Amino acid sequence: MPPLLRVATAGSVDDGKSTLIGRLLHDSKALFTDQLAAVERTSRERGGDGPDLALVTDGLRAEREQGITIDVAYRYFATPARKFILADTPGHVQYTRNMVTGASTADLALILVDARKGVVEQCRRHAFLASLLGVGHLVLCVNKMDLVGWSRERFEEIKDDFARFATRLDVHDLTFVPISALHGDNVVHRGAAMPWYEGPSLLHHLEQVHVASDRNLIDVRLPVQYVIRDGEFRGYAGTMAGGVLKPGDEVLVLPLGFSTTVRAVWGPGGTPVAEAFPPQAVTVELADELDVGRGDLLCRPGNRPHAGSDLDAMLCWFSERAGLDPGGWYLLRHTTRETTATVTELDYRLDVNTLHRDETATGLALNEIGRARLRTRQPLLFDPYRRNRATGGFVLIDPATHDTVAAGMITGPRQPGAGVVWQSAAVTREQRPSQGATIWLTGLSGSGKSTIAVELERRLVAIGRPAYLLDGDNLRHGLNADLGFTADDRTENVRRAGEVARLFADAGVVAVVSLISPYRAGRDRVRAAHEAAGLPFVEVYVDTPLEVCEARDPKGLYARARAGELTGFTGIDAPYEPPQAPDLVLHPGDGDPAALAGNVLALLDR
Ligand SMILES: Nc1ncnc2c1ncn2[C@@H]1O[C@H](COP(=O)(O)OS(=O)(=O)O)[C@@H](OP(=O)(O)O)[C@H]1O
Ligand SMILES: Nc1ncnc2c1ncn2[C@@H]1O[C@H](COP(=O)(O)OP(=O)(O)O)[C@@H](O)[C@H]1O
Repeated sequence: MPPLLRVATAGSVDDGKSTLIGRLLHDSKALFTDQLAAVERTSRERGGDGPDLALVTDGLRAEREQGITIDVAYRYFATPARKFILADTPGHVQYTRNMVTGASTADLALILVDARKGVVEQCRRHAFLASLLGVGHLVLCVNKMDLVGWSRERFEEIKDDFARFATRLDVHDLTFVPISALHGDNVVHRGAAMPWYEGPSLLHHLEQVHVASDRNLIDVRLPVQYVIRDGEFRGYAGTMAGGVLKPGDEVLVLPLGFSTTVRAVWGPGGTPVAEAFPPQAVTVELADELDVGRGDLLCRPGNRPHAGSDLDAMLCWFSERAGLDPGGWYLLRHTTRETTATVTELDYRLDVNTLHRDETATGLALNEIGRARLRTRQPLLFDPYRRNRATGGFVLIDPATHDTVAAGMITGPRQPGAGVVWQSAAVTREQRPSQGATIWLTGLSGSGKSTIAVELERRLVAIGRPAYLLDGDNLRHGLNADLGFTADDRTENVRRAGEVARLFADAGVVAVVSLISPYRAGRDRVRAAHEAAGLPFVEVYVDTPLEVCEARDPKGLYARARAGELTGFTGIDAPYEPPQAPDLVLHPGDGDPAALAGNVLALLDR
């Protein structure tokens, strides 16, 4: 069965959210209990496969204990195909806090729009927040299709409008479903009113969507929550925040940096486990007796988080009582540590509707979002939020009132900021000896990208045109050696390759890129960056059917994926989103690699 899916829903009441949720639960005859308590009980019984006790939620849970109302309602339901946790986040005045609470642990965000009104400001805000909170999958439900005469044109119009906005967001999977929550069309069952819609119903999509590879199983991170002492026994308990940890693994204990090996790993209830991964709660026994305490972190020797007191973060401001006061001190809660921190500088405030950055802003008020520089009293062990939500997220607490005033998403260690300016070159593009461009080959593994790309580079160089091959496999040996195959890593892989290609193109070289690049949004961002710089970008879709790629299997990877030895393999159990408007589509039947390369060159010349 696919893993539990955590869904955050957003949209205003008028858009029909309650009706939709009711419809989903009713028509799917789902078993549901309407209480978080049940979710928590289940997650305990099942050993941690329940809601993440993630940081932000923790902070807010602490608030609830102090008697402040939390508006987010969690509903737990299941169909024969999958289990779901639905976080219903009201869109009223505290919408940012509610979204952060509901979406910071969500795999997918479901955003409703009213087909009559289209993409309104609220919808853009929710989509932006979902992307900021690292929710990689977005579903835009265009509701009330019955009130627009089930119009395909209206649906397409809304879809285009939103897709344009979404290219500026960090979302790698965007799905549109036209529905009528009131009549039930396309919610659980397809219904007969929109025969032109060929996609799955909403529930079917939710049952099928692949999220396992979004989890970070690469960077081992175990923040120690507490130490269990029992006679000679020392166990370190915590919730796995990343990676896979096994008995026998060499680990580093940070911040001191001692290395040792894992003797045993225990699951909830004291049963030994062979492997621990997020979001399991585990206790680890180490081979050596070391001074390890709460707030320390276990990781692998070759893969450490950042350590430092100066960091850049996006801040979402929640407090109705007081705005952000740069220079003031706050309590900062990050993984299992608490320290004090100050905001040394606000880089900009973001207009969530237009994504415009206001660099003149001096503070943040309720629901405002901005990028800030922080200094912490004690160093933190952190990762960028986009790489790891648990080690990249924090909350700020007002020490006087104990209100949670903000959630933070770390973007990285402090970057050179205000002092860094764009250095203009003395050479114009026209003065360079050749005109650059990027040829971007996308397609499944084994589709023929590399073979065609090699041929392209060879022919370009042969005619005296500077060209350089940027092959995904090769980049992963150097520039991208720190990246794996999670959705986030692939997105970063594509971003970096795109940046390098753009530099080559700017330098007058034809960059020939061969990368699976499975997400449409990522490829579109690279295109946009080229277009913004006035550089030609040619997207070539190597459209070889999966069966053919699998029969070729040049590296034996499909066989390994089918045997379950490789997980998250594109086309097998990880998604590939074909381009919607590629500049060229190559079919294997159209000729041998040399002929196909010829087609690409002909296009480049035009
Ligand atoms: N899980 C999984 N999924 C897909 N591919 C995998 C995976 N694991 C390893 N490989 C090998 O890595 C090559 C793809 O790397 P890319 O950098 O092109 O991938 S991506 O664009 O980031 O998706 C790909 O090479 P090509 O066959 O040349 O495409 C594979 O050889
Ligand atoms: N028309 C074709 N175009 C490209 N490759 C082809 C074609 N027909 C067969 N092949 C073979 O398919 C395989 C594709 O592998 P490769 O180029 O490494 O793919 P990718 O880089 O997309 O993973 C190679 O063994 C290549 O010889």
